[in-house]
Amino acid sequence: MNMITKVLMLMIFFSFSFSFSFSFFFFFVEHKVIIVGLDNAGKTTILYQFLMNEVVHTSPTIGSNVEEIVVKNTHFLMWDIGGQESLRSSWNTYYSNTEFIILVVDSIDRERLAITREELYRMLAHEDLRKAAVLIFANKQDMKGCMTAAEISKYLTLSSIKDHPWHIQSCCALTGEGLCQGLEWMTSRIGVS
Ligand SMILES: Nc1nc2c(ncn2[C@@H]2O[C@H](COP(=O)(O)OP(=O)(O)OP(=O)(O)O)[C@@H](O)[C@H]2O)c(=O)[nH]1
Ligand SMILES: [Mg+2]
Repeated sequence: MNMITKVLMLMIFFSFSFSFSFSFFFFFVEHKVIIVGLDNAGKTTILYQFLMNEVVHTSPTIGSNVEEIVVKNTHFLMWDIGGQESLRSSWNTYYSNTEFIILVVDSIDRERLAITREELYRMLAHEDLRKAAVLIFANKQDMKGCMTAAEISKYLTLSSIKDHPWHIQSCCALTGEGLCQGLEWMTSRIGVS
């Protein structure tokens, strides 16, 4: 074997092992997601729809639930955090290394949309979430008289958010409608800086 053949074989070997470890890394990398929103918004129902494609019986979350959700080889580690007023001050203990915030809004709960708005902007100003992208689920679209995603978007002045990528998606956690579209937006953001 002459020198050129040896060098060529070495180059092929290294390029194969590099691309293998590269894909290995991306296959196992986990993207941290926090699911937040006021109590009764439907966060836990959404988490278990993602996991099992079914509606589970829920009770108010004290603390959090965590599950791994895999979408088209993308691994998300999703933290569903209790939304009761007394628990909101501890949301920030979950923020470090978060890549995605899923904010769940109860679209029938007009009275408390102002509180959701306050919580949203408090999160966006937090240093640990400065790189996070935000998916807003306008949940409970099956309820008569609910707000549309456009109304919620306007009230939350989402168009003014320039320093975080965001997307609003209407959904119904009971039927699962709209949830896949939300996940697709998240996977489409991966690798985009
Ligand atoms: N009609 C309707 N009800 C829903 C929908 N999603 C969730 N619910 C109901 O809303 C209630 C609260 O749902 P959860 O998922 O427990 O709410 P949560 O946001 O986790 O609440 P906390 O854990 O207290 O923060 C439950 O009775 C759900 O069945 C929906 O899309 N439509
Ligand atoms: Mg819950």
